[in-house]
Amino acid sequence: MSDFSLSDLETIVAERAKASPEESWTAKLVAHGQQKAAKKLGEEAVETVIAAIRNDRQNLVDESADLLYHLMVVLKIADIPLQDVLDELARRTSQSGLQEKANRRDP
Ligand SMILES: N=c1c2ncn([C@@H]3O[C@H](COP(=O)(O)OP(=O)(O)OP(=O)(O)O)[C@@H](O)[C@H]3O)c2ncn1[C@@H]1O[C@H](COP(=O)(O)O)[C@@H](O)[C@H]1O
Repeated sequence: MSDFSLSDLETIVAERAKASPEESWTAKLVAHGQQKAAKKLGEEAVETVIAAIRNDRQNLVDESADLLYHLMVVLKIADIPLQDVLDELARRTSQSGLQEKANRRDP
């Protein structure tokens, strides 16, 4: 088992975003802009859903990796640090998901 973390992936994405689009998929996505990157994220999300429904364990691992990678690229383009997402998750640990849903004020 590796000790690779999402934080390591964030560092790699930030570094590769500066490379030439001819030599890096990350740089290519960043050069195309948020619309293309978000579209790829959506495709990977759908592929992850399909793998989950099919109960295809290996494919679910592979598609989840694609999904997390493309999420990191979308966050990079939006200039949102991973820590902001982790802070939001940490904030949510103070109550259960069901509690949060019940307390939600719909517009
Ligand atoms: N984790 C990933 C990662 N996961 C998926 N992908 C790429 O995401 C792309 C999307 O896969 P698809 O099959 O959907 O692509 P496609 O069909 O060719 O896409 P289209 O051109 O049709 O839109 C593929 O080119 C994958 O190689 C990734 N590319 C990069 N990384 C990480 O980023 C690092 C830097 O990569 P480069 O930026 O390419 O140097 C790598 O060392 C990895 O750590």
